[in-house]
Amino acid sequence: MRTQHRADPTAEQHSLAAVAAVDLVKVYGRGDTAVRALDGVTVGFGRAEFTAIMGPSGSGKSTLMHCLAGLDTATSGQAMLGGTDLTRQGDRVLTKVRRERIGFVFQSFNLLPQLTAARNITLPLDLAGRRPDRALFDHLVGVLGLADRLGHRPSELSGGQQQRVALARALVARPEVVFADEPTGNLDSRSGAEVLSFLRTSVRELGQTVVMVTHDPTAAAYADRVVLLADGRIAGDLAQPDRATVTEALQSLAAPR
Ligand SMILES: Nc1ncnc2c1ncn2[C@@H]1O[C@H](COP(=O)(O)OP(=O)(O)OP(=O)(O)O)[C@@H](O)[C@H]1O
Repeated sequence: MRTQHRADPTAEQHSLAAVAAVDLVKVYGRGDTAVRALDGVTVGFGRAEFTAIMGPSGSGKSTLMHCLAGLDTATSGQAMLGGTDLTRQGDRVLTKVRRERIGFVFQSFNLLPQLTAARNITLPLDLAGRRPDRALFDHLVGVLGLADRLGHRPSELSGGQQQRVALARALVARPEVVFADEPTGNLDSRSGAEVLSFLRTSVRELGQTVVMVTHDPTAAAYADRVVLLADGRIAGDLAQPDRATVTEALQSLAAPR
């Protein structure tokens, strides 16, 4: 069987990880209405590894990703990006970290409608006052089949093309990690497969670290690893996941305990 359960990563592995949560807790609200969205999550995501985060609705997937990306503040614990603990940084530093060290791909593409595809791709670099690496830009545009779409605005592009622009935008700054939140959620299966194949290739060929939240076992099977969440805790860790194993693991989490 190809699947194996991993032991909890050690502290040493965390310091080697591109991204890590250490005893991360996130409580929304207070008193009787408080929700413990993350209940002491410790997990590391290795460099040049493609990890899918899965789990039932409300299990804390988005909260974990948002805390690790500096989009939300944890209640306690550490959210490490390389050697930086994001829980100790103020808004100004977090904005810079998000712009310069993290690439984002969202379900809803999140492109700026008034900008061309080319300007959307280079926007984070423009904001950071950095010049795009021309060779990487050309490589990404070529691989993603966007060369003849660079002058188009998002409204003139299909959903799949818009998501490919978002992928180029996420990767062109050579971020330490790409966080993808349901990147295929708004796409047909063919466009979705193109997006996932591209992410897979970027891990293999560019050494990109990718962390993706998904509900879809087919999407998760493109990853090197699936981390399962349930009730705000780590509930499983699958290496080299295939669709059937992922489906089975999700069903066992959803079953009444
Ligand atoms: N801003 C918020 N205020 C209060 N509770 C919240 C907030 N955001 C999330 N929660 C709660 O935290 C828990 C985890 O939510 P989260 O969105 O991280 O789960 P998820 O696994 O991403 O769910 P889904 O698969 O449905 O997107 C849920 O119980 C949710 O209702």
